[in-house]
Amino acid sequence: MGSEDAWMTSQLHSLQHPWSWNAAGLGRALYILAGVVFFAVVYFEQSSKRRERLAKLPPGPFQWPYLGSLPHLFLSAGLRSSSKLRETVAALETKHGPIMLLQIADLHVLVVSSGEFAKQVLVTHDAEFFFRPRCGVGKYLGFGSADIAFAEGRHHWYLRKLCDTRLFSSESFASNAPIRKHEAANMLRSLFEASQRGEAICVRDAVTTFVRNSLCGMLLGTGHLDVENTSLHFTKETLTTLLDEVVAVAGDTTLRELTPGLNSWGGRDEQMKDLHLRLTKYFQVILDDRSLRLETNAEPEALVDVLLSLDEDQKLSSDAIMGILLDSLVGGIYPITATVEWALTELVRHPALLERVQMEMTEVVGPYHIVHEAEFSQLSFFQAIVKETLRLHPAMAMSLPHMNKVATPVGDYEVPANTCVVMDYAAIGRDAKVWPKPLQFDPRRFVDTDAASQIDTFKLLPFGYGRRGCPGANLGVILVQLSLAYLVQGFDWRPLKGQLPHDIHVQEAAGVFCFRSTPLTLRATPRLSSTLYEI
Ligand code: HEM
Repeated sequence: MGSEDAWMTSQLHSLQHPWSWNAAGLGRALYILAGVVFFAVVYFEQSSKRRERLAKLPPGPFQWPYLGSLPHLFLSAGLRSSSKLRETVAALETKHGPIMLLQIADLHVLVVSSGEFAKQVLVTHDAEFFFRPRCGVGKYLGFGSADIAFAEGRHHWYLRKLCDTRLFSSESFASNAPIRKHEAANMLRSLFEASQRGEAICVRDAVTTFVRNSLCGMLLGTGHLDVENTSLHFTKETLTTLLDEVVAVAGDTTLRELTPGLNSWGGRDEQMKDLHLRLTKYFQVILDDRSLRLETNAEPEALVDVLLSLDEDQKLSSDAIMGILLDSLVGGIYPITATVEWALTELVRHPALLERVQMEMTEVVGPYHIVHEAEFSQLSFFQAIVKETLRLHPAMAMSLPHMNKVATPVGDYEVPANTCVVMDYAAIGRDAKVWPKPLQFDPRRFVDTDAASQIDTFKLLPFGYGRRGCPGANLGVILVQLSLAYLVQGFDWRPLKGQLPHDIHVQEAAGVFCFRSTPLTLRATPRLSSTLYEI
């Protein structure tokens, strides 16, 4: 090759080289560009899907990545205060509206505070929102979710059927009427004696004793009011102590309990495990005793006997029976007592209402006998007082948590799967769009027929609704009416010396059941002839 060829070759090389380099570079650049475009498309698609999904989520406070609304809740409620958590949630409802989504780490919590949205959850999508979140309360205090409140599926359906047909049926009410009448008369007599001694009356204690004895008599048999057993260290107070502990530990829901990862700290599970063992030991004594009685061919007398003598193919486990007993005692004693205490609180704050209901009692019942259950239907103002109390002071301000297993539409929103849903029953009863002057205790709203006829179920939900609605509602109402009727017919109620009616406060305590923050203590003066207080 001559020097010219060599020059040509080197020129060609110098021309070809950049070209071949450029071609490979361009290929690579195009490849990268395609990748970038692909990821951009995916990213935009994802984020528009996310925006679309977020647009469908119910409103709520700002959600931080992963932590969600936790920092916000933590700053206002702290990790360990259940009362502040409730206050914070109520304040957020006012800001974000009647359906609000909170996120606590990876847990979604939906708070529903209007009748309209509650109807969507409890009627339209009852089947989807019927589940309960898995939690220590269900595991230990719900006897492995074998009780009514934490059971799911067929087992829950079967227990609810038992409630309707056997436990809380009208036949069961009728056959148990003498037990509650006897206990109401006991309450009347002991209040009469205390009033004669000039003692101040703790209304909560008196009503708790009445409800506890009535329910224990009905559920466990009158012989089991107080299981005293020295070898097992059971005293007369053991049952009350156990039940109080259940209510305290179940109601102590704080941010720490709700936050995944933090909820195992603090020993709450250990406390519930220990309580579960003590409850099992207590109920086992009763089950053994009742089983022995039934084996000697005794007729079923109490509701626990009904549960123990079910046919072989319908038999319940001991866990299920103990769970039903615990649910009924806790689910009955505390909300009934809280309701009666609130009713009397409001009557003493409003002496004209107390006078009006006592006049009605005198007109309908007269002064010669203590009111009978059959007379309640004629006492329209008295009934209005009970309804107004359940509206303004529902004993369960918030529902137990419901949960959905699949994403579920509610109104225009989409509630993600596995969301914990709570209905704010107190907010529903105090909704200013539905109830004029909602914070005023005014039973007349239930007796003025025009307004009263427009009150539908979803304006007032003190017992919940649907598959998870309260199975003991009828029994609850009867026991509230019975104890309140005896109290207002039997006595004039006044604040303690030195107090005026409006010194009687209406502050609420935190917890599963919404009690007055302090027990109501009053002076009672008998209104009837002394012979009527004797039993
Ligand atoms: C004034 C009295 C009562 C009130 C205000 C009341 C209120 C409620 C409320 C609001 C619920 C929850 C509904 C929900 O989660 O959405 C409930 C559930 C329940 N209540 Fe009552 N209740 C009362 C009396 C009773 C009585 C007397 C019993 C039994 C003897 C009882 C047993 C239960 C049970 C077992 C559940 C759970 C139902 C389930 O999950 O299927 N309650 N109650």
